[in-house]
This record gives sequence, C-alpha cells and structure tokens, in this order.
Amino acid sequence: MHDVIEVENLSKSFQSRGKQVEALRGLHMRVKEGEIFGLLGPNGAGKTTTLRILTTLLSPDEGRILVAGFNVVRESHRVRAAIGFISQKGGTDSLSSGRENLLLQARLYGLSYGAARKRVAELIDTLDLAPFIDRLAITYSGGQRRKLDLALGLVHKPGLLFLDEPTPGLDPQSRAALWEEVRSLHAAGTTIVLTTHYLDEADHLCSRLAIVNAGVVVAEGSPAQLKQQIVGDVVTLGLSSAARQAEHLLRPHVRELRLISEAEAEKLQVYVENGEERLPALLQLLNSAGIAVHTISLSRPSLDDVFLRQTGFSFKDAEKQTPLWEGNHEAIL
Ligand SMILES: Nc1ncnc2c1ncn2[C@@H]1O[C@H](COP(=O)(O)OP(=O)(O)OP(=O)(O)O)[C@@H](O)[C@H]1O
Repeated sequence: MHDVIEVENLSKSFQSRGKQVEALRGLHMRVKEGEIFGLLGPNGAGKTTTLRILTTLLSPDEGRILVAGFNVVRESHRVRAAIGFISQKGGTDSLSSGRENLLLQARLYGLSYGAARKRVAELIDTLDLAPFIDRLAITYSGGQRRKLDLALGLVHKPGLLFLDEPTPGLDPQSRAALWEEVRSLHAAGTTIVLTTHYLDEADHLCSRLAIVNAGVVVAEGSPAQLKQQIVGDVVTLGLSSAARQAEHLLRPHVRELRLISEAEAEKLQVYVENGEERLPALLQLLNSAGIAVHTISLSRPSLDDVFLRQTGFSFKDAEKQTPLWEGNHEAIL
C-alpha cells in the first residue's frame, strides 16, 4: 500500500500575547492507504494543528507535506477535493434540518440538485440517519449530531477522511456506535486519520498510531507493536516515604523502573517479566529494608505505559499541564 500522507519536518509556531508558542517542532509521520491512523496525545500536544495543516486550513512554517499525492501549500485546492474533514465543532447549521444541511453541502461540492438528493438518500441509509434527519439539527443529541457531521464530511465520497476528536462528550453507547461507523467506512475502502486523547479509542480503533507530545512524534506503530516495546508486566507500588531508597533497592532486580511523584504520594512503576511470580520477592526486599508499601497494582502494558516510557510522565499528568486558555484558539487566530 502506498503512502497517502507524507509529513517531513513539520514546524508551526503561533504568536500569542507577545509570546511565541511552538506548536509543532519537526514532526514526521506517514499514513498508508487503507489505514485508520490515529494521532494520540495529551491536550496541547499539536494534534489539531497537524490536522489543520494537513487539511489546508492552516499553513505550515516549514516542512514537506503531501496529502493524496498533492502538496498542501501549492496544490491546496486539489487536496481539498480529495479529502473530507470533520472538525471538533462540526459544520452543522443548527437551525436547519439534517437533510437541508446535507443537501447544501452536496450542492457546495458541485453536485446537481438530482445528484445531491440521491447522494443524501444514500448517506441517510448507510449511516442510519432516517429517525432524526428531518428535525432541526439544534434538537439532536450529541451522538446524532456527530453522525450528521460524519455524513457532511462524506458527501463528496472522499477516499481520505480526517476526524478531529470524533467522540468527546459522547456517552459510551454513542461512542461505540460512532466507532462502528468509522470501522465500516474503513471496510468500504476509506483511509481515516483521527486525533484523540482517549487511550482506549486509539487502542481499539486505530490500525496504526503516532503518539504526539510537545509538537513531535515520540512513537509510531500499531498499538500492539507499541506495547511490545514494553516487555513484561507493570507493577505499580505506592509508597509514602523512602521512594528513592526503594528505587535503589529494586533497580538491580527488575527490567526497568520509574519513580512518579504525585502530590499525595510517590509511586514506583516497575517493569518485570512474570509480575505475579516476582511480586512477593520484591515486597520482601522492601519489607526487609523497613519500607512500607501502601498500594500495589499489577497490569499488562498499556499505551499509557508507552507514553510514560517515551516522555517520562504519564498521560494523565500531561493532560493536567494544559494551559488555562486552551480551547480558545479561534479567538487568537
Ligand atoms: N491559534 C493559536 N494561537 C496560539 N496558540 C495556539 C493556536 N493554536 C494552537 N495553539 C497552541 O499550540 C499548541 C498545540 O495546540 P493543538 O490544538 O494543536 O493541540 P492538540 O493536541 O490538538 O490539543 P487538544 O487535544 O486540546 O485539542 C498548544 O500549546 C496550543 O495552545
């Protein structure tokens, strides 16, 4: 399968209140035809900025970026004809019905009135929109609105679809329904690129991922490949004191070890093969040095562990570092 997206050395900075924000610092990624490719990263990592550049809504400062074989800067009109884009906010007119929204979109893409009606009927059928399509969009639930957004992005039958955070705020059932839609679009031959900060969404939905942090890709591969980098189990020990001493004591006996400081306690994350078998011996070591362990958990490696390994902090902690004014970018543009 050939590459439908090639990104080399992509950089982008913004000026905000007299300060320079480096959103992307030399990002590389490749997407192959037929993938569901995820950009996974905490808030502020640079996912939306990347997507906006790939979809020609924002120009890069530097980098070579090809989408569907076209240069996003010099051939932006050709890129636009080849892709569909569903932004975080969606593109729905709330005071029109779903059907009117779809018909307008189809006409904007140049379809004749007859062809537009036919395409809209097809979309209503495939995405199961009939129960609500003739109501005003303002009355839709979150899941119904997101389905309409999806239909709007598909009107011109793009081979490459971009979805910026497809599921925030959706209840688990609507999330699962949307994942199903994405999977069936994929099965029908559409290449899909989505951003998410949900680890489970990336893990279950994407065939390949780029983990983005602070404007660069820190790891790329299938969820299984990424997790295979971490061999063995993850044992997390909560300690109220003597964390450094514990780290020193355990290091020679384990594959890898990380100390995570949290407000109320310190945690030691220990990577070992056969965690269940090794745990009693590790606890014995700590016990004989008089170090109290107050919580213990044992888990298989997750994408969170991959993130921790690559960045030195957990996904949850990275999310907490989001600037207060995040989410208000449009106002600054
Ligand atoms: N228009 C803008 N003006 C100033 N700074 C911006 C602008 N757009 C993005 N940024 C900054 O660039 C960085 C990357 O933002 P971006 O929206 O790409 O992150 P993200 O990974 O999509 O985050 P989220 O998951 O919250 O959407 C952040 O520090 C953000 O505050």
